[in-house]
Amino acid sequence: MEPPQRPQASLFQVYLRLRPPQAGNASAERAVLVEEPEQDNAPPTHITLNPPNDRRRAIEKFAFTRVFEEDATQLDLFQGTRVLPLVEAVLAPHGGDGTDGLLATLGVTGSGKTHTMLGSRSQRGLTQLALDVVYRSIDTNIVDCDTCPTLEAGLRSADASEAAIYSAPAFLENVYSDFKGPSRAGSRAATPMIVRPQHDFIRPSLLDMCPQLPGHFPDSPNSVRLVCHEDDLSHITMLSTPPSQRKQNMLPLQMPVASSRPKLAYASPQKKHYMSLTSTAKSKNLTKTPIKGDYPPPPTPRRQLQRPSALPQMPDISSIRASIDPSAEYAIVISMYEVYNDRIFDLLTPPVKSNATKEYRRRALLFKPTESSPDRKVVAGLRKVICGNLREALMVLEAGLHERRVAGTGSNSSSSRSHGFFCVEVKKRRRGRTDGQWGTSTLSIVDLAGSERARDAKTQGATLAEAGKINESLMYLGQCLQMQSDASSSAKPNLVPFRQCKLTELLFSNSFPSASVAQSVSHRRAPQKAVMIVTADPLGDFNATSQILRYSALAREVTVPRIPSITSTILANASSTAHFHLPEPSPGCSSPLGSPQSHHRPFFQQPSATYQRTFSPMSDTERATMENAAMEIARMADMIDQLNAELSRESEGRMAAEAHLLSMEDRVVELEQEIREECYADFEHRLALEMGRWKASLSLEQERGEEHWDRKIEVLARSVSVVLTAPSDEDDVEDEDKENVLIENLEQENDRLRREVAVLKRELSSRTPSKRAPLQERGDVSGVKADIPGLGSKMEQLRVSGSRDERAPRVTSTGSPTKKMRKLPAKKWDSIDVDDDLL
Ligand SMILES: Nc1ncnc2c1ncn2[C@@H]1O[C@H](COP(=O)(O)OP(=O)(O)OP(=O)(O)O)[C@@H](O)[C@H]1O
Repeated sequence: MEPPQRPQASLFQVYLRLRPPQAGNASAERAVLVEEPEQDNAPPTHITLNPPNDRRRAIEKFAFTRVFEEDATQLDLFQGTRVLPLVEAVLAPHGGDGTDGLLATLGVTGSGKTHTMLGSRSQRGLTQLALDVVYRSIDTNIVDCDTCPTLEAGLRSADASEAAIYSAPAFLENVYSDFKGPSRAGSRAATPMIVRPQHDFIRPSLLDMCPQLPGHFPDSPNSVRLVCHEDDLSHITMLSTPPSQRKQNMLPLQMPVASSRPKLAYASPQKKHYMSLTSTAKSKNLTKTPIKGDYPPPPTPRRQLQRPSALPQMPDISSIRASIDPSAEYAIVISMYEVYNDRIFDLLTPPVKSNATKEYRRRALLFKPTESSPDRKVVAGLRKVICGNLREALMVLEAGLHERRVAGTGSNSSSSRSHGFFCVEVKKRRRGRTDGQWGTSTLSIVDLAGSERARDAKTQGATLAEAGKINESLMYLGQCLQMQSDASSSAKPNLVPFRQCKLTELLFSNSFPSASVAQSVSHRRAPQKAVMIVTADPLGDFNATSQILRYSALAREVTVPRIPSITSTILANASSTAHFHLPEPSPGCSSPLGSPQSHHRPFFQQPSATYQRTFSPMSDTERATMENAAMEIARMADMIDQLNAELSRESEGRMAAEAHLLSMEDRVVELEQEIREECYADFEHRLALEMGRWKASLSLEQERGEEHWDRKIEVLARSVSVVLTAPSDEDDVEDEDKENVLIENLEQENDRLRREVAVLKRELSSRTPSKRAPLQERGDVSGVKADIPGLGSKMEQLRVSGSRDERAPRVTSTGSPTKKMRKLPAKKWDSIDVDDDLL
């Protein structure tokens, strides 16, 4: 049978990876069986899903681009899923802009998605391997931030997503310190690594590392297992076979990963399951005990992380290179974000402390068109890091993973609670053109959260609500995948409803060609190349696995192979007396009784079974009755199947609705929190304004009050001064001053007049007596003389008491009792009187 080719319209290549059995689960009934490939040496492409202990349920067959069995290594996956062509498409070796690539995993919780994408503490995942290839390939064409100071500014101006762009040294300095404390468990489990030394795809370097050893691994001859040792990740023990099957005479090897000094040690002879947890994983499980009501820790400020001393080096892909454009220079910009409860959060930006709740929270980002990207939605406002080499990129990856939400559940001790996106932006421009525009293409690596059943995962509270949201988004993703494969199998174009949630929007919005509205058709972007790796546990929950496979498989066929058991019973009872031939099933119908079956996208040959029963002779009527009964039973069996199918559809719908409800409740709680925070901030703002206003009016009021009291006091003082007979000392002084000035003026006037009188006298004495006329008759002197008595009376009026101690009231010439009178020295006035008399 030919493996199914990727249909033209299909948006994803879909691969299936089966995980090895988990410890303690080996005896469970295996539901997934891998079909033998029709051609020798061809990789398997089909699986059969057998319902356990339920003879009435249909057997389903699924087709994938390729199926990887339990013993497949990370390297097998890297090579078999064609990650290299994805990387090459992004690097655009033939010039021009690259094509975006998407590599994602989908599966039930605990089926090995994170293991596949991000690896474990002892082996690398597809993310690290893809990064390794990218950096190795552009090694001589990468631009260095240190030697090109304008690089950062150039990349910043070329970015269309309103991102904050940093250089890796600046970013890492901020995140990592030389912390000397014990290392913390990361977001991934320490996983035993299974390596097949004799495999078509294994590179010589790996074969060198894993010499062929005696032993047997399930379904895979000559397999070895590498187990990392507690507290020493630099060493791994190579076990020739699973411990459960290991014989006493087998010699485990211990090999250095980071250090070159080899160590030899004997593994414990104790019998262990071959997938039993390593000691590191055990300790991790102890510290992160699942389960009931295990809430994810609230986001905290990013502590300074411990710089990872040794990152896993295996598998080695040093000989693999992707083709690049030799005339171009490249820069790599990395960003990471997660989709949690249908909202996007940056994993490279530390959370900020909320004023209202005093908790550390992240700000959700928007997936939207921006000013520089009007035709294409982008995640706006991310923090991006320019990484000049593989080590920097891996450190940034580790920092981002540290921030990702992970929780222990009943199904997985470190279960991803969000869909993680790791984006490698490849910036490219013509070599040597420092002012040239950077073109961008992105390789997005996505580790989806796993679908889970609350009953199995034993989740509660927030973790349960998260699960609802995860299941809901995966259901939308499933719908999109089904639509795309339906579209590819029928001529009718089918619209993929990818705008239903953030996850599908992010995964599918680049799947269709887009042309910039502002630019010509030559700037049309090619749709992304996408690879989906579906992970499944063959011994896992049948319903969950079947649901995921149904969503994701490129083709599916349903067969109802058996006569319902009740029919067999009736026929068996009748067989003692009757012999007859049931009609053969019509071609294309798998039911022995000719009942119609529904087939989805058939690609398998129908089983051409002949169902014959032999009965002893019976009458025609009996035979007809039996036939009718059998037909009726078959019809009813069909009906039951249809009802069952309907029931399972309804249950799925109910589950989705419940999940939606849970997530809505969660959203409501979040909204309430946000509204509370906003109200609190608004209230504080208003309160501050009101306080300011109140203080201002208070001080104004105080001033007014003071003025008012001043005026009152003045009025009171005035009235008191009127009432009081004795004036105050101050008034006295003031009045005295005024009077003294007046007196002085008068004295000066007096002097002047006296001088005039003297002049006139002299003039008079120099005249002859006959010419002397009495002064009274002269007009020039008469005015002066007339004034003198008036002046005297004026002076009399102003006569005040000269002594300050005289407090007793005196009656002045005008009769006023209020003023003290000052007594002027009398001699001047007396002398004037004398002078006057003289005159
Ligand atoms: N192919 C594999 N080989 C060895 N170990 C594996 C494999 N797949 C998964 N495991 C181990 O199984 C455990 C669960 O795997 P993992 O965390 O990758 O599951 P997951 O699908 O990402 O789960 P979730 O959706 O809950 O995050 C881990 O300890 C992992 O190392």
